[in-house]
Amino acid sequence: MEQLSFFPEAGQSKGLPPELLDYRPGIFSPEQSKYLMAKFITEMPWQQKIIKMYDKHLLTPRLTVWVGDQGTDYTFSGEKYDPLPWTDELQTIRERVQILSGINFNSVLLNYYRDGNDSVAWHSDNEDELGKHPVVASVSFGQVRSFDIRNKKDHTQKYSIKLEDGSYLLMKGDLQENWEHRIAKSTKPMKERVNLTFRVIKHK
Ligand SMILES: O=C(O)CCC(=O)C(=O)O
Ligand SMILES: [Fe+2]
Repeated sequence: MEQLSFFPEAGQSKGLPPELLDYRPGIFSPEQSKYLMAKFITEMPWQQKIIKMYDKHLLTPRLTVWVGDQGTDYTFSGEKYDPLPWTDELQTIRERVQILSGINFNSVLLNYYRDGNDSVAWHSDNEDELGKHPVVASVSFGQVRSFDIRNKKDHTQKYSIKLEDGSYLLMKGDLQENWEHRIAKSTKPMKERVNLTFRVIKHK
């Protein structure tokens, strides 16, 4: 892969709280992004998980895969995920994200949004396995989607970032404690998007 290239001036970071978010578009070129997204879509064993919401069992409105080092099993909405091994591509992206963030991530959740009907509802990544003040690095490929953030106590405090093809977003500080985020459904036609959220699972 070619050298890292950053275009911070092209970003939408203006106005975003720098203690919570670090957005960098173009960490992968359009060609690299296209190749990586197609490879993930065709080769990963995507699953549609069932989540418990109140008394109901619902299918997650997107497909997911959990990848990580040994021992990084993860319980999410009452469901246990066992990690699959790293692929060469995921390992390469992990290394790049580690250089940018200075953090050694041991796992990654892959999300596949097939169209505008796929989404992730308001949530925080605050599972016990992530410890206090988790740092999560998110890499996006394909369709640009809006990533919304709102303060848990004051919903008028909110931001929206368009996560571009080949971009990187670091979520840090108290973002997972005091804020929630989502990818809303869209009524506009949307193409495929793959997002990777790198995490540090604390070993028990
Ligand atoms: O798709 C995204 O950009 C966000 C995904 C997300 O919030 C998550 O995996 O926890
Ligand atoms: Fe999240």
